Amino acid sequence: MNNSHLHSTLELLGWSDFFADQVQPTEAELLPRRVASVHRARIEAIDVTGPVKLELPANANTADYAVGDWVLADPRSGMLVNRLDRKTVFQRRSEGGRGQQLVAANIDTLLIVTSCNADFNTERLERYLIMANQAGSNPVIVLTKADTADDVGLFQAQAEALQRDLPVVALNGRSADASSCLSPWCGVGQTVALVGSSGVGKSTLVNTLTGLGSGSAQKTGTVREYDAQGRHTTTARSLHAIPGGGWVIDTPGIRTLHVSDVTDGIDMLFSDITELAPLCRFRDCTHSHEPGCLVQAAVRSGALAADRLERWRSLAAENRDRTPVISGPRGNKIVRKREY
Ligand SMILES: Nc1nc2c(ncn2[C@@H]2O[C@H](COP(=O)(O)OP(=O)(O)OP(=O)(O)O)[C@@H](O)[C@H]2O)c(=O)[nH]1
Ligand SMILES: [Zn+2]
Repeated sequence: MNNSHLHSTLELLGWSDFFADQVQPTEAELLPRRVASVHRARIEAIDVTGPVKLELPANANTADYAVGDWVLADPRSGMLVNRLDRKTVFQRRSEGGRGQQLVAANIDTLLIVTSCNADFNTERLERYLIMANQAGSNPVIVLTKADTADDVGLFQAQAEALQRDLPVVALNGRSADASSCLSPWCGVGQTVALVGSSGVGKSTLVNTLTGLGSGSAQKTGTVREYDAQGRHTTTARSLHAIPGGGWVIDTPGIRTLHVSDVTDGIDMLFSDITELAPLCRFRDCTHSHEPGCLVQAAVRSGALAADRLERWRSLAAENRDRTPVISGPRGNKIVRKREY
């Protein structure tokens, strides 16, 4: 088989050098496949031909795989052999608070959806931004229902102020134009995912993006299916093709927005604050009362909004409280490192 041809077509599915470089010479015979949906007992995958069967080894736990993952499969048996490292990964604290649950992987852009009405909430958007930053995906704020708002510019300006260089798009999710508004992030091989509260128009947008139309049976949000015992299982997220060449993952799994173990994500959101911190007189400055505090100086000069500093403070504190610490060999506290 001509490998270079195989790889150029795989790029349509989001394959890139990042993944190709991980394939060992001994694995050259194996076939790359992308995980399209994860169920309790099986995983659906796609390759350039469309849906393909993926057999799981007897000891495999489907919870170790996420929609968007790249895996290598045996060409004869279709058996999953190896999962490739992830470029980006979304996880959430699982019910009961123990361990992390995978939500989706290898998402290039997170579309954070809110509407131009009472749903618009700075603090909630900040939590989504932290999540995107932490996962390594580029966030984009999507303001839906722009057709119903009197002053879209007001929402737009508030959203843009949340993070440096944050793209903000206002649109009507029911109009076909919405696809062209989002096309910069939905090109060939690009993967996007949508998050946002119920009712903001995520399903509408997925339908518009995928060209399925609002009358279609395609209902994202809560995809349910029955397992063999007839129990309700929320299977959630799957990968849908966008006609322009990209992929969209609907992610109803992202609901609770506790911040925990997301220091990098917070630092990126509040880069205006975190960049000043090293310039404060004291290395452990809390930016509240210390002399020589550049952050407080920025508030005084009007360069930094006082309520923004307050939100940074409370999010950072919540993150500290919720981040698990493991005791090191000599009782040193070790903050758990990010694992992909
Ligand atoms: N006017 C207008 N209505 C919209 C727009 N986007 C969505 N809607 C409407 O808002 C309602 C909710 O949209 P959904 O797409 O179901 O919202 P959702 O975010 O998927 O909600 P969940 O499935 O509960 O998560 C529907 O009646 C849509 O037709 C928009 O841009 N403009
Ligand atoms: Zn300071």
